[in-house]
Amino acid sequence: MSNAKITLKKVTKVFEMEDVDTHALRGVDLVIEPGEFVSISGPSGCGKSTLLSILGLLDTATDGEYLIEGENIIGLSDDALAEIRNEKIGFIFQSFNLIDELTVFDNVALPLRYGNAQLDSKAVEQRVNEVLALVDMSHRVNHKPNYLSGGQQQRVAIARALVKKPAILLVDEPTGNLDSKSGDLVMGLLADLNNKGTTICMVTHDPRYADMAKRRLYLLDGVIQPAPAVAEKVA
Ligand SMILES: Nc1ncnc2c1ncn2[C@@H]1O[C@H](COP(=O)(O)OP(=O)(O)OP(=O)(O)O)[C@@H](O)[C@H]1O
Repeated sequence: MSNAKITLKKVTKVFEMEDVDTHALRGVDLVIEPGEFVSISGPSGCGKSTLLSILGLLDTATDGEYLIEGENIIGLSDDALAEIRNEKIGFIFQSFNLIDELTVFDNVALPLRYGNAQLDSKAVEQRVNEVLALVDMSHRVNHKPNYLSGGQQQRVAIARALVKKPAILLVDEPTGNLDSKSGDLVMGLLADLNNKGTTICMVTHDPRYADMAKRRLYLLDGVIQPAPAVAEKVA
């Protein structure tokens, strides 16, 4: 879907509190190649959300480098970061984050109606219908999110995340609010999208789903661990 490459070099994140500094990330080196499906797991507090926030330009690193499609984003203004986030990154959250007052169509169209892209309404309609077909939700285009099951809402959220053809999908516990059947369907959809070329980086606690990623990372105390050694330790 895209030629994006994501590179983190020696990324650290320190949260400075009144009397204590928390070192959430301690020198993370990570390259995500176009088309990869990477999962990140690890115990509570190990830095997963912090890492995803930095990858998603929702937070900035204390130190280190971050390149997205060759562009170094360190030191850019908030406006420039928001522009890159809007153009290059798709988010999928545990809680779907759909807007209840808007129809499925308008929820998915929202990212296309923001930012500098000047798509006419015909082009918006075409792209929205395309992504809704991809997640098999074309039949609910005029419904409001409240009338959909959790799994259906997550599929709509995935369509919204894909609508601008992002360089990477950042996925945070996508099945956390779903029963196991809906969770399996959503994970099947993500695996399918990845097989068609979408780059995915997913945080999950669920080892079954972490294993669906083609590369599995394990974070411990803000450091990425070599996966096989950890697997042996856990076993
Ligand atoms: N805004 C913040 N201010 C201060 N400390 C923070 C902040 N955000 C996170 N931390 C701290 O940074 C460390 C990493 O937190 P993070 O939320 O990234 O962990 P996590 O692996 O996502 O945890 P969980 O699985 O419980 O969601 C923790 O010690 C946490 O308390």
